[in-house]
Amino acid sequence: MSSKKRTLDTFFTPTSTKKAKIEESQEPPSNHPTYPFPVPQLSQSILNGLELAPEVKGKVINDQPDLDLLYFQPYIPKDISLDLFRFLRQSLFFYKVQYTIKRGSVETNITTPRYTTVFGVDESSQFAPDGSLVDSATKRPIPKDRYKCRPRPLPQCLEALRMLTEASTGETYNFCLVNYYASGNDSISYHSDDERFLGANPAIASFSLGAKRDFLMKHKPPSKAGHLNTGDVPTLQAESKSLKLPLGSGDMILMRGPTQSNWLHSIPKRKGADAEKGRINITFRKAMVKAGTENYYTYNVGSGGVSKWDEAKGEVMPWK
Ligand SMILES: O=C(O)CCC(=O)C(=O)O
Ligand SMILES: [Fe+2]
Repeated sequence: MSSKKRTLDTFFTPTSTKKAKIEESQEPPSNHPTYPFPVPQLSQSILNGLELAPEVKGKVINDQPDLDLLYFQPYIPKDISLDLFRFLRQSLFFYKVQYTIKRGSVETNITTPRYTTVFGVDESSQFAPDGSLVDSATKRPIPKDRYKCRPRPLPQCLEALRMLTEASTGETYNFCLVNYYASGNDSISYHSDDERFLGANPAIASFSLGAKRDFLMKHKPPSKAGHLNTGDVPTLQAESKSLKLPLGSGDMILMRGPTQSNWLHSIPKRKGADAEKGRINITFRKAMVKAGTENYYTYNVGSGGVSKWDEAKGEVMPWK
């Protein structure tokens, strides 16, 4: 320990780690007519760091009924994952999506309790090298009214991660959804990603960057029909224990096989240690049909304004 007296100054002068500038790439940013602003490319140091990924072999978790997970703890080396977290928070455009749900005759307004953004298009279309959308089968430009939304290609920074993920999971993905949890107050409630447009037994790769958050999983309640058939036999739900995975920065969890059709997952609100810090979640998925594209843009971009990280304020703010 140095005997040098700690003055008030040393407390208030930002340390180099705290305000370290995010290294910039020399390469031109990714841009597209559907982007509100261009997205910088990953710096060479992050790209170099990603070459070390996956840091460990994934651990299979399939010791419960209908569960098949591959858990990389971590996938991205911790220090690189924090650089990537700061880079993405600073570089991407985010949305606070509002929508209404109807239960019977009652309409409820919902504000998504986190920021979201999405890139990609389903298997029926693809982006040509010039950024335009073409039909996957004919390679001809798609009719202008094929989609109600305006699909966006993945920027280079997410494309690099998608390619790594494909190589280490043996699956292919055409969508990238991003969640930004600004604090422990942001959350996602219990759900499963078993939409029809993903096809049967979808593989979903899910990355955590930044603050540590618990990922909870529980088996879906057995269907009524199943209940009648099994009589007094204990239900699956009773047999399966719920899971709590403490996702740290750089971790990746692949959910596959029967997982989505039988299990629910959530990120509950949290208090304490990491509750003031932000977290980014990135999921890679594969949507088979047009309905998937429209659903993902409706619920992750919506029709409201764009928001962007404001470094001076230290929060995501409406962008104009
Ligand atoms: O943030 C997470 O880890 C989970 C996100 C999630 O389940 C989803 O976007 O469907
Ligand atoms: Fe999910």
